[in-house]
Amino acid sequence: MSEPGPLSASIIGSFSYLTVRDRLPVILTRVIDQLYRERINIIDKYGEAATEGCKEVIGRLSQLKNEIQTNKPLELLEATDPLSPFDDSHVWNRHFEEYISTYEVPPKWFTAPWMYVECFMYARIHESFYLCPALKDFDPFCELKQKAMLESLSATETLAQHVLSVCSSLPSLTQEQLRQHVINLIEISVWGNKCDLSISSGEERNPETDLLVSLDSLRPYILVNHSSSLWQLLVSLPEDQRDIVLVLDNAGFELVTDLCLMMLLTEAGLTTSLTFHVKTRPWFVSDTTRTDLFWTLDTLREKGGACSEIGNKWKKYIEDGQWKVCESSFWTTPIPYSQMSTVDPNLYSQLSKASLIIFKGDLNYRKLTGDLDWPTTTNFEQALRGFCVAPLLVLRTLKGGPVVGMAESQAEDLAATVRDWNTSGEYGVIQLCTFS
Ligand SMILES: O=P(O)(O)OC[C@H]1O[C@](O)(CO)[C@@H](O)[C@@H]1O
Ligand SMILES: [Mn+2]
Repeated sequence: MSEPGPLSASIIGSFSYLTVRDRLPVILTRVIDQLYRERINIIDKYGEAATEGCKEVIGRLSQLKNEIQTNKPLELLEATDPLSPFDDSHVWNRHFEEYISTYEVPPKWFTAPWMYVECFMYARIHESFYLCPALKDFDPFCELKQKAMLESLSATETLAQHVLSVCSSLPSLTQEQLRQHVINLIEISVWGNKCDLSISSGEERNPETDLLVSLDSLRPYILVNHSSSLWQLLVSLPEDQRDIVLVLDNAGFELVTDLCLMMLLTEAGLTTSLTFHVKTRPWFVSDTTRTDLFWTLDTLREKGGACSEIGNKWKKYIEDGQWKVCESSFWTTPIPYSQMSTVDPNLYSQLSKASLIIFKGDLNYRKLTGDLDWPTTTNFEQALRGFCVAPLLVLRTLKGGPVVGMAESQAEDLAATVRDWNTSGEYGVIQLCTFS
């Protein structure tokens, strides 16, 4: 079967079209407004040079917004800092040249692949700050991410109490009870993915106070559910092969749900080595950077109660080397994962050592499947297009982009009653591929 084409904003009324037309400009406007509103505090924190810096960045972002809204050809990234380990302008610009050689026209916001233009906007936002020496480390989404976390502290306390009590009862749990607890936390990690701020263009998306009580009623909303096969995989891993990699998505409550799940797997001995991948630049509004991860740990440790207990435990796992934190600029490029082995062989080789790789969220799912316009019944392994680096699991709520691996007529039956089932975030998947 020939592969479908990439999703793009060229189809008027499509979700990608509405994203580029409506949501991306709103995200840019929020950053511009924040820079203007907070310019005094920013100058206080980053020094006098930030006065000019704020003006420069506001100018660049306003121009970028205009380029998007008037469907201009994409501009090449200025070489930000060739000496920086995270400078990847050559990656974007190579993609740009390939596009021109294929289509003989420059890529435009409403015609180039959605994945490319959406990621490119965030690369341009980062570049706007990076080009100002005083503001090169400024995270325009930090305020939103921290506010979302602070407003999720009561849900976090409830979840922390639960996971601590499960961990303390581990010696007395039967295998079946443990299985149920692990599956519960996997489902909570899926629903934590609703708290993504790019879908809401930065509007708050705080969690319900106690997700635990809703799990039974939410389970029918998991459209592909491989949690049983996942459990079989976890319990069948030999003692010396329990390395798990978690490619994180959003900071805030989603990050808490992810680390709570990882804590249970760690305490239950289902994993002996955990590696988290964070982003190297501010990304899709709420994605987790190293700074976000450690700010979250510190905030929990200072909170008191069960929050402090889990914050201290997590900090100790990292200090003891049981949990490692990695970063790679690959995660903030537009490149589909099927090209990782050629584009970033070191990362590919590192991931190939894992017994299981867990990817969180929509964007990872889109990159795993190339953000192509796949029929929903496409076999998941086929949609991965050869990215079989290790057994992989995706935990995601559907906020846009491809969905594959569904049963015949499942999507059609759903669409007959729920119009926006694949963009509302109300549905999710727990999707495993073991390549066996
Ligand atoms: O944080 P997540 O789950 O990756 O969601 C981000 C994704 O959601 C969207 O906002 C809608 O799909 C995309 O623009 C982006 O790919
Ligand atoms: Mn995200």
